[in-house]
Amino acid sequence: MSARELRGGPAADALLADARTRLSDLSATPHLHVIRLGEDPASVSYVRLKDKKAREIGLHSTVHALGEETSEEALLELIGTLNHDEHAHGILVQLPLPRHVSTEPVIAAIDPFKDVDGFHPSNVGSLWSGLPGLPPCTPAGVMAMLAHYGISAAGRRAVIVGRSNIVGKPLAALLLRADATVTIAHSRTPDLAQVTRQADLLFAAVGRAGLITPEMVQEGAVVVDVGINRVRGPERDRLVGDVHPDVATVASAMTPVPGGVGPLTVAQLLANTVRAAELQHYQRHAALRQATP
Ligand SMILES: Nc1nc(=O)c2c([nH]1)NC[C@@H]1CN(c3ccc(C(=O)N[C@@H](CCC(=O)O)C(=O)O)cc3)C=[N+]21
Repeated sequence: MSARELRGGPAADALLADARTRLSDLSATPHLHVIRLGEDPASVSYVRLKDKKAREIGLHSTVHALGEETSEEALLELIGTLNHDEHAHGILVQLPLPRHVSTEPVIAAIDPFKDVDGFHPSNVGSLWSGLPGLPPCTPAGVMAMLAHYGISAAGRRAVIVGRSNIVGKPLAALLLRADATVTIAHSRTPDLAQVTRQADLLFAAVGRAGLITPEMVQEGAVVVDVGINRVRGPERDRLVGDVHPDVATVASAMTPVPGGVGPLTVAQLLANTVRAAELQHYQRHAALRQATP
């Protein structure tokens, strides 16, 4: 058997088309602010991609490229300014941050209504409680991918390998909401292969090239590869996922890397920016109604 390839491009285009139609109902063009500290090549390239795609669908986009030495205090001050700027609808602080800046207080400082990454504790709580909020981009992008290709999670066994706050844990919340039976496995899980072989839907989000091999996968399973690993090629570095290419002989469907989940992460970020602008629009109207006797 050779797995059907679940390409991210068409699914991302569908997400973006929907976001675009919602733009016309807004009184102002949503404005995304991306903050980057330092010149880490991967961060520079991801931020450039987000900025380019945002402009392509007609959003305003500003990149704040700050020095590696920027203090946590200065970063918090910029976030405070953007929180109060009614023309700034989305705020994203590119991770990882330099070592002298702690991630948690920075994320907590972002107005939850502008937190287009969905990382603020208030959005994390909303996600697990099923309340409205902004979902994290990669897990929401994965769910959009499944929906686009007509793959339902309801009543199926989902196994996620990886327990990060940005992928594994929030993906579990979304799959649970979609009525899957969810298992999260990780580096301390004994006999990982025995666990992953139970999966109808298998998600790899660890960051170890080729970790998932064919004998770890049930015949006919759907395999979603969220890993992005840079490995040395003969000429230049190339991107590979957490799933070994031979898994395609066992799986019924599988996402490629690159060209799989990656494009959906960016599309979901822009969908979240439009959503954030909508939330702020309603929020302002509600405040006006309250202020009117
Ligand atoms: N605050 C924050 N939010 C993020 O969402 C965030 C972050 N920090 N830090 C880094 C990770 C990584 N990330 C990706 C975005 C796009 C692709 C993507 O489009 N990848 C393409 C390939 C791009 C290439 O060739 O480099 C693909 O997989 O086909 C991948 C990874 C967002 N991140």
